[in-house]
Amino acid sequence: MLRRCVLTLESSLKPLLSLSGITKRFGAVTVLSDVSLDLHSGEVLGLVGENGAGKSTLIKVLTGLYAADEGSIRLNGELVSINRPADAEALGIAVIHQERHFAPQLRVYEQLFLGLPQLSGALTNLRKVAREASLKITEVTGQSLDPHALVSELTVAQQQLIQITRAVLSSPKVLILDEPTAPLASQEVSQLFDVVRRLQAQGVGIIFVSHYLQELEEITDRVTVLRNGLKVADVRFQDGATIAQIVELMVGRQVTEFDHGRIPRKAQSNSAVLRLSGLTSSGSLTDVSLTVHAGEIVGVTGLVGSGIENLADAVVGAKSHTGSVHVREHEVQSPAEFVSFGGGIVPSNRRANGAFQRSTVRENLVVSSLSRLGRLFGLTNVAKERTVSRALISQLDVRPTDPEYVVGNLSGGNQQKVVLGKWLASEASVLVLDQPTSGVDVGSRTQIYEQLNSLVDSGAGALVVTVDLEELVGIADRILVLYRGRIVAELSGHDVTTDQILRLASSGDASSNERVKELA
Ligand SMILES: Nc1ncnc2c1ncn2[C@@H]1O[C@H](COP(=O)(O)OP(=O)(O)OP(=O)(O)O)[C@@H](O)[C@H]1O
Repeated sequence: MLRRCVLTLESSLKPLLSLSGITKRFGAVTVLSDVSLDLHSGEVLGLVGENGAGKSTLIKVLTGLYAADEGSIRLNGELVSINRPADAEALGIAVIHQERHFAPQLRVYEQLFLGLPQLSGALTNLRKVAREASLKITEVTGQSLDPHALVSELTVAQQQLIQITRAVLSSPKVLILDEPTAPLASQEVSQLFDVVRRLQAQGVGIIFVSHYLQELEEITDRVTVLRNGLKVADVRFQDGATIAQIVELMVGRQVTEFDHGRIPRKAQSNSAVLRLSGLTSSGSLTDVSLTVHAGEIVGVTGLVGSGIENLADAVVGAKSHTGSVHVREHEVQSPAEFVSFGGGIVPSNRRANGAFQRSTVRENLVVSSLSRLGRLFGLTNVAKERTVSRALISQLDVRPTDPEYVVGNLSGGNQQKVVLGKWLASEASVLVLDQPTSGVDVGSRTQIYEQLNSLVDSGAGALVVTVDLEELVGIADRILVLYRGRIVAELSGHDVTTDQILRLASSGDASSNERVKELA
């Protein structure tokens, strides 16, 4: 009630930030068209839209990475011009991007104060600086971090605390969080929300971009919906808006989230396409054994820190381990072998590992099936590649639909669809997917699940590693839970709940009917 009263009062005041008539074109393509929005001091504004709707572009305009072709920006009523990131910073507009830029060899205090006066000067007292870093992080986030820890050894959630503290050092008026919760497990999301509420109480205006609409219902005061570069609505959950309405506004049609359901499998078989035996990777995985059969989706989850971050890499041979991994009858030692024996990899960090950013959508889609498509001895069959690419673009609803579009210019969610499409085209016999729908919108998620289901129904197997419990319950035939590096539970059947998985992931305490049945 108090929150609503405060907001009503604020709404009657002058907005902190006003975007008016923002239009942005890339060549002939209009990506943002006449978009206007207001943000008030102490308000959390959700920004939603399908993949490619224009959210990141709008943020890049606001933070000086792109120049708008038309429109204006006002801060506290004053017209401002933001031509480069330094302009945005000087005006008090801070952003935390989806991709984190960390130097892994740095310690927490170095990362926090990098380039700032605290660290300059030959006589810098590093113990004092480290203490100051620790105090700052606690003051801003309410949480504590060892200032001497290496950034590379922190969880994503802890790295985010450094980013937020760093952003707050400049006393921002506006803080933009671009999909901050995508890599977080549920208890870390609650911690992040505590930080957001602290900043909100201090009067910071916050723009929160997310595909997770339940989370927006919890944290936002208002939600702005973009569709195809147009602002289509401004709604409030407090005024009765529902998630279903927002989804409909986003996609222009009705979508039931996870409406793929858990369909009965057509072709589950006893033939193993992937077998892990005693997989052990120092400090993260201990004696992990599991089998994926043709025609089934096996899901694995665990809290961040349970070893889940390293599982997919260890399986495909990208992380050193003992124990063995077999794709059908072949033992795998490296990602190249994994692929050559019929495996496909959808990595979690698609920008770094999944897609060739400078190549076209067509080139990315066909790269794993070149010989099948007749590209031999360097000779290409572009016409055939285009036909295959067009079919995949349509199946996965990749936008824009041009096969010759450069992948680096696609929105994040559309890049993810291309990475998945590449393996659909290759007719892989087993897929390992790490956080496959991170950053993917509701409608597209359904399409990805449908494609995965049809690949599996046609005889492939899939190992899906995810911290998204709804996703797991929705798509996996069997669910394995990691706790402190070990698989502690196996669940299957229609009555598995996300609460049950969370209990197992946080306690490791499985009842007799939840214990692992299969020992590979
Ligand atoms: N530099 C660029 N050159 C050409 N087109 C671009 C460029 N940057 C973005 N686009 C296009 O602009 C559109 C909007 O992309 P944007 O990244 O803003 O979407 P988004 O709403 O953030 O999507 P997502 O949820 O997938 O991150 C997309 O069609 C994208 O392909």
